[in-house]
Amino acid sequence: MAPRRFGGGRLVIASHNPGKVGEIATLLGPFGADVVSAATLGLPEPEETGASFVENAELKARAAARASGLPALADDSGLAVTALGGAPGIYSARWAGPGKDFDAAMARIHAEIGDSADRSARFVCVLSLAWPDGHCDSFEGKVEGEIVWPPRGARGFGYDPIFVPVGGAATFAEIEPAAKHAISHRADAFRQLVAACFAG
Ligand SMILES: O=c1nc[nH]c2c1ncn2[C@H]1C[C@H](O)[C@@H](COP(=O)(O)OP(=O)(O)OP(=O)(O)O)O1
Ligand SMILES: [Mg+2]
Repeated sequence: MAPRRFGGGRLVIASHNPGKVGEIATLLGPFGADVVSAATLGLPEPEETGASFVENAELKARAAARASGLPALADDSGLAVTALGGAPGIYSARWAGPGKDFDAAMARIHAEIGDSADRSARFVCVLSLAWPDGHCDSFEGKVEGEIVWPPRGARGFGYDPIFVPVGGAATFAEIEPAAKHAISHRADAFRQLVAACFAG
């Protein structure tokens, strides 16, 4: 099915992660959307029962669009570490537990990589734009990099302090937000979303 165009008006950001909501609001800035977050609308946080990033992004976007009667943009993302067979992947949020303890989750990644020579990893992001009738368009972005230890930097969120993108020396938590937006998995997916659903 052809992608459906968003022509303006209210748009729900179907995420309960303030780090993501801030980044998505920044990326949406130039497109004149009147954004409101799922948390602001009091929408429930659906259980992420999907087996892939795209399944989880679509279930979050569809649940918010149905509940609000508005188009809704969801993000399912995570860090895939090569030496761990792609883990934590779709379980990236769950590795931090209900207390969102990313210091512990980063330490677990460091411990499980051990002395493996391969420190490569990628951040993956699927953005899904869903409509109240169930129509949904999805776009996947990624950024390649490597895991460093110890964690460095105070910007960003989640696993940013241990991720250095290919060609860089600083972690995603050390660079300016604009520098992260120039290369991130989320910005990559967003460029595809814009080309298909916003431009023209
Ligand atoms: O740019 C990023 N920089 C650092 N860490 C990141 C990034 N992008 C995703 N991540 C990690 C942390 C996040 O918690 C998990 C996504 O899990 P994910 O289920 O998609 O999001 P979530 O549960 O935090 O919020 P929600 O589902 O309400 O959108 O991957
Ligand atoms: Mg989640």
